[in-house]
Amino acid sequence: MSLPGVIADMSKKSAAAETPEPTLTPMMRQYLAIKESVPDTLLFYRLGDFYELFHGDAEKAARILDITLTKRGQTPMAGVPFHAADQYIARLIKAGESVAICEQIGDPATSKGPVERAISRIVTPGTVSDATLMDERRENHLMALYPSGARWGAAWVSLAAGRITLAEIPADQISTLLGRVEPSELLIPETQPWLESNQRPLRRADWLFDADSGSRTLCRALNVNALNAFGIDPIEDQPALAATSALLDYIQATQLRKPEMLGISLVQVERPNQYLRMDAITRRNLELTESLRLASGPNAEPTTLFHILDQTMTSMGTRALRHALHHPSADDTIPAKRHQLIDTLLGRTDLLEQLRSLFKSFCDIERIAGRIALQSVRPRELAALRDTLTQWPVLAALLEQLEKAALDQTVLQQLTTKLIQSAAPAQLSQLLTRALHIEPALNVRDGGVIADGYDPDLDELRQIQTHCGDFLLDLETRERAATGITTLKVEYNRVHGFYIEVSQAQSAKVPEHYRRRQTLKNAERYITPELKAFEDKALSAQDRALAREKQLFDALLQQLQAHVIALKSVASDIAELDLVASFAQSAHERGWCKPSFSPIPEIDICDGRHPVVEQALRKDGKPFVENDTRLHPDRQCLLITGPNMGGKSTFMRQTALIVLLARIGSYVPARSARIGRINALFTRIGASDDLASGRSTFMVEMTETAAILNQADANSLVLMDEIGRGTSTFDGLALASAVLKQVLRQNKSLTLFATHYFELTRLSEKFKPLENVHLNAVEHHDRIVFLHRVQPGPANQSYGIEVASLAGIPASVVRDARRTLLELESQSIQHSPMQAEGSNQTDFFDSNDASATDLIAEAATTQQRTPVDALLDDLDPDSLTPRQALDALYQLKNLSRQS
Ligand SMILES: Nc1ncnc2c1ncn2[C@@H]1O[C@H](COP(=O)(O)OP(=O)(O)OP(=O)(O)O)[C@@H](O)[C@H]1O
Repeated sequence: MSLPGVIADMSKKSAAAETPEPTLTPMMRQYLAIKESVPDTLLFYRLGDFYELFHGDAEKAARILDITLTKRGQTPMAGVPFHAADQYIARLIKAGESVAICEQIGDPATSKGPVERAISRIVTPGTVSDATLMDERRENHLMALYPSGARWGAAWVSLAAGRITLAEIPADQISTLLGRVEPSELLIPETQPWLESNQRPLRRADWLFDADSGSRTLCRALNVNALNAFGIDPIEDQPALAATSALLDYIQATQLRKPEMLGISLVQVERPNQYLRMDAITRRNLELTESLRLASGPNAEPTTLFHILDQTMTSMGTRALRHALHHPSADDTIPAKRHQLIDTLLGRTDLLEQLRSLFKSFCDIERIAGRIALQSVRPRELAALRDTLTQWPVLAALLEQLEKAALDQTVLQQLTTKLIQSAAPAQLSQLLTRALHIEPALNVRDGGVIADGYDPDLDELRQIQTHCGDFLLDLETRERAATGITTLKVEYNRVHGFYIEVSQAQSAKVPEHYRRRQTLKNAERYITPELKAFEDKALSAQDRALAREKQLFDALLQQLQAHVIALKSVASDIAELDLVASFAQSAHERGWCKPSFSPIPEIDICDGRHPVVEQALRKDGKPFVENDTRLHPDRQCLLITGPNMGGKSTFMRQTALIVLLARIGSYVPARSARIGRINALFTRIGASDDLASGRSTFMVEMTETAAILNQADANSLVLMDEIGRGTSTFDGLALASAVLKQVLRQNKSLTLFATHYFELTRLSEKFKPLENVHLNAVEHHDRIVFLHRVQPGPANQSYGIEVASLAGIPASVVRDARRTLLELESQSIQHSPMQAEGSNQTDFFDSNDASATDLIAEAATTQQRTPVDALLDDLDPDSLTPRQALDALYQLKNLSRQS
C-alpha cells in the first residue's frame, strides 16, 4: 500500500529536491527531502540537543511558541531543546498544528555526510495519544466525512480510547454533528466544497474515501473477518465505511503503524434518532460545556452546565459527563437505568461517599489501556494502573453492598457483573505488582522500572553493581584461604581493570589457574577466570541492566496486550459508575428530584430551577424563585412577556436544561418533572454577530429561525427569545407574529416564545394551544423589584426605562426617554392600528391569509421599494428569452450597483 497524504510518496521528489541548488549544504538537502514528505506538518529536525525548524515552519512555530527566530544565511530557523520538546509540541497541537519528529537514526561515527535521519512519530491534534500532550478532561477526535448525495458518511475515532464510531447524517445536519463531536481534526475529500466556517478541514485525495477498502482495513484493525457483529452493514453503511477508509489511512500514516497495531478495539454505529437532536447553536446557547460569557472575559465565572454538574472523581467519568451532555438519549432506557442507580445510591449515601473516595484514587484506566495498545505507555502509568487494580477487592465489596441495597438489582448487576467477575484486574494487578518497581522511573531508559525479584538476570546485574565491593572482599578472603598467601589483595584500576596482587616474595605460591596480567617491581598482578567473568559482568553491568530492563518492559507490554480489551471494558463501566455517582452527589447536595418519562410530547415541571443561575445566586446569598412549566399538545406554546431582567430567558433555558438533564439520566432541579417524548431541542436566543462568516445580528437571527421552522416537529421543544428585535418595529412584529403562527400551525412544537411585542399576546384569542404567561415586577419606593414568578396572562408593563436606569444610564437620558415614551404612547393611541380599539386590533392578528400582519409586512416593504424591486416586479421569467434574461440580469446588476 502506498503511503498516503501526510507521508506523501517519497519517490515523488520535487524538482528542487532531485536537483538541489548547488549552494545547499548536504544537511539542508536531507532536511528538504524529509520535509517534502510532510508538507503540511511542522518538521522538528533533530540537531544535537535541539529540534530545529526551518523556513516557513520556523516562522510559524516562532509565532505560536513565542521563541526566537534566527537566520542561518538566508534560512530562517527556530529551535526547541529536545528534552523540553513535549511542552512545545503540546502548545502547537493546541493551536491546531501537526508536528513530525525527525530523529537521527544513523551512527555519527560511521556516517559520511549528515547522519541518516527519519521521521519517528507524527503528532496531530486528532491522533494525539500521549498523556503529556492531552487534556484528560476531554476526548480528542479525528473525524472523516464522505458526502454521498443528501446523506453523508461520517467516521470518527478517539485513538486514546481505541474507539471508532460510524454514522450517516443528513447533509444539513453536518454542523450539528461537528458541534456534538467537536473533532480536533477533520478529513474531507479533496474536491468537496466546504462551507462550515468553524472547522478547517484537511483535504485528502478522493480515492482514499473507498468503502471496500474501509471495510477491509477496519476488519484488519479489529482482527476480525466480518463487521456484521458490530452492527455494520457493508452495503447499507457504505458512506460511513468510505469515511472510515480515509480515517484509518490517515491514522496509519501518522502513527506509522499497520492497522492491526492501531489499538482499535471498539466500534459503534450511531443510528438516526438515537440522541435528542440539538444543533450547534442550541448547544452554545444552553452553555452545555462552553460558556458564552467566558469569551468576553477570561476571569469570568464559568457558567456551563458541565461545570455545575461535574462531581466526577476520575477523568474517565469527566469525559463520560461531557459526552453525555452532548448526547442526551432520545430513548428512555439509558436514562431510566441511571435514575434507578441514583435512587439506590441515594438510599445508601454512606456507600456513595465511599465509592467516590475510592474513585478519587483511580487512574485513567481507559487512556492507559489505549496507550498499552499503542505500546507507548510509560512506566509510571503502569504503576498507577497497578495501584488502581489492587483496590479491586474494595470496589467489589462496595458494589456487593450496593446490590443488596438496590430495590431492583438487575440494573446494578448489568453494570457491575463484569467489574466484579472479570479476572483481568486481579491477574493484571498481580503481574504488575511482580514486574514493576514500587516507584518506577519516568522513562525505561533511566532504569529502575522493573522490580527486584522479577528476573534473575536483572537481579544479578543489579547485584553486581550494588554488591561489587562485597564480592571482591569475599573473593579476597576465599583466595587467601585457598592459596595461603596472607598479603593477597583483590584490586581494581581503570587501565587494567580487576586483578589479584601478590608480592614478589609470595608469587611462587600462586596456583596454576592464575594468569599474569602485569609485573611490577615488588609485585605480580594476576587475573583468574572467576575474576575475569566478574569483570566482564561488572564493567558492563549497568548498560546490560538497562538493556535487560528495556527488554523486560517490552515483554511486559506484549503480555499486557492480551488484557487491553478487558481493561477498556472495565474502564467504561467505571466511567459510567463515576458519572452516575456524580449525578447522585448533585441530587443529594441540591435536593434534585427523579424525573419520570411519558410517551406523549409533554413537559410537566413543578417548581423548576435553573441549575447554573441558582448556583450563582446562592453564592450571593439570594434565593432562586421556582417556576412551573406545563406544555402538552393542548397547551403547546407559552407566550412569555415581562420586563427586561424579569427572568424570561432563565425560565426558558431552565425548561430546556431540565429536559436535557432528564434525558442524560440525571436527577433534575425541580420538585417533580414529567418529561414526554421529546426528540429535539431548538433555541433561538440572544443576539450576536457572526462576523467571521459576514452575517449581521439580524441575519444570524433569521438564519437560526429559518432552521427551526424547517426542522422542528411536534416532538421538539423550541425556545424563541425576542424574535424580530433586530429590525424595525413593524418588520419585527410582523415577523414575530408570522413565525409564531407557523410554529403553532405547522411545526406544532412545544414552544416557549418570549417577546417584548405585547401585541402578540392577543394571538391567544385565536390559537387555543397558545397561552400567555408573564414575569412580573413591582415598583417599590421608586425602585423596581423583579419577582421572577411566572404568572398566567400577559404582562402589562415593560419597565425598559427603569431597567436602563438601574444599569447606570445617566438620569438626564432616562428623563428624556420617559418624555419621548409619553409622546409616542399618545401618538400611537391616535394612529396605530395596533392600539386602536375594536375591530382594527383583532384584524391585525386575524389568522386568515390576508391578515393585517401580512399587510403590514407588505406595506413596510413597499415603503422601501427600490428600482431593483420595481424591475423585478415587471419581469416575467416564463416569458423571457435567454437573451432577454441575460439583459435583465445586467440591468439588475447595474441598478443594484447604483443604489
Ligand atoms: N427565577 C428566578 N429567581 C431568581 N432570580 C432570577 C430568576 N430568573 C432570573 N433571575 C435573575 O434575573 C436575571 C435576568 O434574568 P433573564 O436574563 O432571564 O431576564 P430576561 O427577562 O430574559 O431579560 P431580557 O428581556 O433583558 O433578556 C438573571 O441573571 C438572574 O439573576
